[in-house]
Amino acid sequence: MSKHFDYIIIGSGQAGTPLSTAFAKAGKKTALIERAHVGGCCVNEGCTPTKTMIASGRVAYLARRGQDYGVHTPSDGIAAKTLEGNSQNEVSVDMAKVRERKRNIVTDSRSFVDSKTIKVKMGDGKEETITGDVICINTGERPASPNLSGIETVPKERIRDSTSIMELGEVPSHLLVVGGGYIGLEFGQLFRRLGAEVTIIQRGKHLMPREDPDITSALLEIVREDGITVHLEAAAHSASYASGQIHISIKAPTGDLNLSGSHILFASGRVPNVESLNLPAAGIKFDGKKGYILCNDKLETNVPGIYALGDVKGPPAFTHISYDDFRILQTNLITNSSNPSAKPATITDRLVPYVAYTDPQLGHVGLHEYEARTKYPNATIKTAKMPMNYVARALETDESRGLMKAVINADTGMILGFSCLGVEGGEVMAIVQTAMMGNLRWEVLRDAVWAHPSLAESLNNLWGFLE
Ligand SMILES: Cc1cc2nc3c(=O)[nH]c(=O)nc-3n(C[C@H](O)[C@H](O)[C@H](O)COP(=O)(O)OP(=O)(O)OC[C@H]3O[C@@H](n4cnc5c(N)ncnc54)[C@H](O)[C@@H]3O)c2cc1C
Ligand SMILES: NC(=O)c1ccc[n+]([C@@H]2O[C@H](COP(=O)([O-])OP(=O)(O)OC[C@H]3O[C@@H](n4cnc5c(N)ncnc54)[C@H](O)[C@@H]3O)[C@@H](O)[C@H]2O)c1
Repeated sequence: MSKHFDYIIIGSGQAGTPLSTAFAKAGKKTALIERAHVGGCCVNEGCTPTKTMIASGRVAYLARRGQDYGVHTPSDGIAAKTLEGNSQNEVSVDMAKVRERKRNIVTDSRSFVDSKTIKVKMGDGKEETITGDVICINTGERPASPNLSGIETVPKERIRDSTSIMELGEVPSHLLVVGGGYIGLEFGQLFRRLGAEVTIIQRGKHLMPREDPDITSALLEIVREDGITVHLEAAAHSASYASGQIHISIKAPTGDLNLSGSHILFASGRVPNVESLNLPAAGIKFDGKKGYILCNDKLETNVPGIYALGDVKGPPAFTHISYDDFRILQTNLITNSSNPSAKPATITDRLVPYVAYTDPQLGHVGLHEYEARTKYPNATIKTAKMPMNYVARALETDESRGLMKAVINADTGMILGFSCLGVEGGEVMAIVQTAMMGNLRWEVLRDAVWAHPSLAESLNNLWGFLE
């Protein structure tokens, strides 16, 4: 005899967890099914632990730069060397301690039987069948498997993904990173700062290829200046292991190259967790190539009563997007449940901000220049680009790498998109996001009185670069 619920949520990601609480508070009998950790990727393997480790990397970076600020480190006898004029202010990294900080901050099988019934394997191995009137799928994604001929010859402990790399107890001597997106860049720069040699192999023409090329070129310059080797338009095609080293062959524009390293990080994208759900049994449609569950702007799948939230429905894959998906279902299924004529909440025209936690950060909101020109072919699209070394606050803190860029519709004065590759770029981006949410014209930011010296006051001068 199966148990019946009003609502079943599969996966306790950034949407599923608050949604289960909201349903329960609304007096609904709710089941939340989670196969690993409550809270999902963000708090267990994603945002929270990575940003904790990145904070350690930043401390190592600033400690090495102590001399730029006239500060010498007296511990471990290093100051003596520094004062003797050693230009490389040495810093040692205790990787076990870095990992412990990460661990401290983070303190099978289930499937559809039909569109209302789910088989759940419990922790003790027993199976239960449950049914629900409404089913919400929030199962997220996982790292794509390494796809490189010969990789099976490399010892497993040397092959890492975004989760297992955070469990290293020592700094790799040379980290080879396959993929130059968010994960490749955040970890690549982190391990460079912790003391590893780092080589990034990126298949695309640019790092983070969804960004405008002027932004990615500046980012490339920054990571190269940090001592990271980057190969663009480079495809890794085979791997082998000999003499304690991983060897990989890549095809690059300059010809075939052989690279060696101690560890390899696969950061070439993520794939949705759908296989164990048995979607065909419920008749749920999914994208045949990548596996993402297909849904409309109200997050409804093709099967009535079944919804998809978060990464499992395809990009953009961010914590705050998954959380907004929760708000949409909360509005439509709870708040508006007794008012069928209320306007439903949807994801249409949702403003999407995000921050890559490189240093400096890359914050972005809205449209990129290429997207604005495609979306509004008849509008006068203008851009304003200002190097961060025009920003007084960035100069004072000696962190003036990068640039900011706004994209506007000059016919309406509306800001269409904004990027800030710069110190606290995510926070500067959020100021412009707020202006976009309030439909403020760009001149309002130009003419605002911002406190001096703040990063915000750069929004007075940026517009002098409009063209
Ligand atoms: C290294 C890394 C860093 C990141 N950093 C950021 C960042 O700084 N900012 C940001 O916005 N985003 C970041 N992200 C992305 C972010 O983590 C995700 O977009 C976010 O977690 C949203 O995921 P979700 O709600 O779709 O599901 P998830 O958080 O992925 O949760 C899905 C849950 O479903 C469970 N599950 C899967 N299959 C089943 C099943 N069959 N039955 C039961 N349970 C199942 C999983 O165990 C998991 O707990 C990062 C991701 C990674 C990997
Ligand atoms: N700060 C953040 O918000 C943050 C941080 C980490 C991850 N995330 C989310 O997680 C998602 C996944 O991150 P990701 O970095 O794995 O994916 P990604 O899609 O951002 O980047 C993967 C990169 O790998 C390259 N690539 C793919 N196959 C390759 C190959 N064989 N050889 C060389 N390069 C190859 C692609 O060209 C791409 O640029 C992101 O898109 C993002 O939504 C967000």
